[in-house]
Amino acid sequence: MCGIVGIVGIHDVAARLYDGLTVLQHRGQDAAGIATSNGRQMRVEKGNGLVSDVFDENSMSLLHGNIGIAHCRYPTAGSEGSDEAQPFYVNSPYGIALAHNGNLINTETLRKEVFEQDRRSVNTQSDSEVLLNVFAHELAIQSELSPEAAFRAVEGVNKRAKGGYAVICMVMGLGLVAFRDPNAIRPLVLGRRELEGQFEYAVASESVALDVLGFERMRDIEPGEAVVITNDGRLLHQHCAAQGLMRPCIFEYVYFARPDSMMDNISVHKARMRMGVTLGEKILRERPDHDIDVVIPIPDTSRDAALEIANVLGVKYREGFIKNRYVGRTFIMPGQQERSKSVRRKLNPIPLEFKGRVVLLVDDSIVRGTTSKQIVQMARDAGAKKVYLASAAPPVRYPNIYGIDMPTPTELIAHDRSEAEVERLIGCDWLIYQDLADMEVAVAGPKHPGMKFDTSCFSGEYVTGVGEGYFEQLQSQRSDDAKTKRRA
Ligand SMILES: O=P(O)(O)OC[C@H]1O[C@H](OP(=O)(O)OP(=O)(O)O)[C@H](O)[C@@H]1O
Ligand SMILES: NC(=O)CC[C@H](N)C(=O)O
Ligand SMILES: [Mg+2]
Repeated sequence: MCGIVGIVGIHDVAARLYDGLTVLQHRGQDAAGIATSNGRQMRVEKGNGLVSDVFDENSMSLLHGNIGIAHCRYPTAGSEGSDEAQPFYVNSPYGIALAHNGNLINTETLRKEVFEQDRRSVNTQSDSEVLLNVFAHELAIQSELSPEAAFRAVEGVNKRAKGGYAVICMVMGLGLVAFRDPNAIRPLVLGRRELEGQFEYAVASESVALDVLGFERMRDIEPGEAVVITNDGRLLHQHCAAQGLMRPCIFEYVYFARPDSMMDNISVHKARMRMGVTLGEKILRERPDHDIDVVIPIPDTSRDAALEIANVLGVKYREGFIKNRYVGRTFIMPGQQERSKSVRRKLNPIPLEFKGRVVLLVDDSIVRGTTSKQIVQMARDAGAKKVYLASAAPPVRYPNIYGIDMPTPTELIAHDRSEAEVERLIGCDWLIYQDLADMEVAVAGPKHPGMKFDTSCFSGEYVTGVGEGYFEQLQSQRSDDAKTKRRA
């Protein structure tokens, strides 16, 4: 998953884009970039690493202008190389920079079309660079440069692109153009701020970026909708796709997003708490005579759910693992070796919370099983009498193809396995998963009853449909083995 943010301000925006990116860092740790424009010139600075590694005083001083976009990357396509860091730039028509969160599932068809029909060249393996060229072509065939022309261009993109995409483009001579795919799989939120009698606007993956930058959250961008914010601060919006089914990615609520974000009018924090309540109730139903002494979260993301499970069970909640705050999120690291090593470096037990106790460990999700296998052993080594494990999400059994890098079913611990088999592999005394239906109800909450989500990695149902051979092709390009070979 990547983080994107764009601002049309009254004064220079580079420093604020940098701050916005640091708040979205949990969405991508591999690369970061900022593009700004002062109306005459566009400048892009980007590279591999955390936001704080990529930018220094020198690079920031080059980013002039009151309009800009920024990106932090967690790759789902192409390579991890710095040439695939975003924003991408094309100089025709007008000069356009683009930041994309998501993943296209018809990239190869589009790549061919872009070259053969649109007569444009794409330099990298990135799906986002292909997307930029599709948008650029659709804008180039309009007869003028205007918000209406930009809306027609987005309509063209929505007809051709398939997959998950939340996009912010900066177009020289026009301003920002932001849009969300017809199923609204990837998140995008709009905010504004009054300054010197005018409005500044910002668009971001998560509302937390708006909060920190002092913008008030106005609303989420709707499925298939585009928003144009002109250089002179006018805000226009239009639906640019045939009515699609709204299916925001449920994994944002499970793991990806920060708990202090609101997404599609749902508080991520509250969604996680409700997942804890329903899972706690399931534990009570299935194991009414449980002997749990203490509930211990696996930091960070599971905390909200774990606290509620403890409340429902009526047992103590204890922080038994301390997280090294200087190690990033392990799940979004690119290779299995690095992910595996990081768990031990990142989490360390406090033995007195485990010694002689029956503990229920809680995680938000079990994907490859990297974390839970090691953590269960660490709890035993710390003296736990018995170790149970609860996952606030159901078993992850299918690839995610809309912007989360889990492309290979065989790398998922629950793929083609029963819960009992996963329990054995992880080595816990018993394992309990949330039910999918419960999770959907919990995330939707009382204010959005019946709301549906993209749950493909749990259910195997893909709202966009998937072309023949796509999964095989994805696996051959993006499995851990393929990535290791490419890096070598
Ligand atoms: O089964 P796995 O493949 O290990 O993936 C699932 C784990 O990875 C994530 O943690 P991560 O360390 O990325 O981030 P967090 O600190 O936000 O929990 C998630 O919260 C689970 O703990
Ligand atoms: N996680 C994402 O949103 C990735 C964006 C894009 N597909 C890339 O690989 O750069
Ligand atoms: Mg975790």
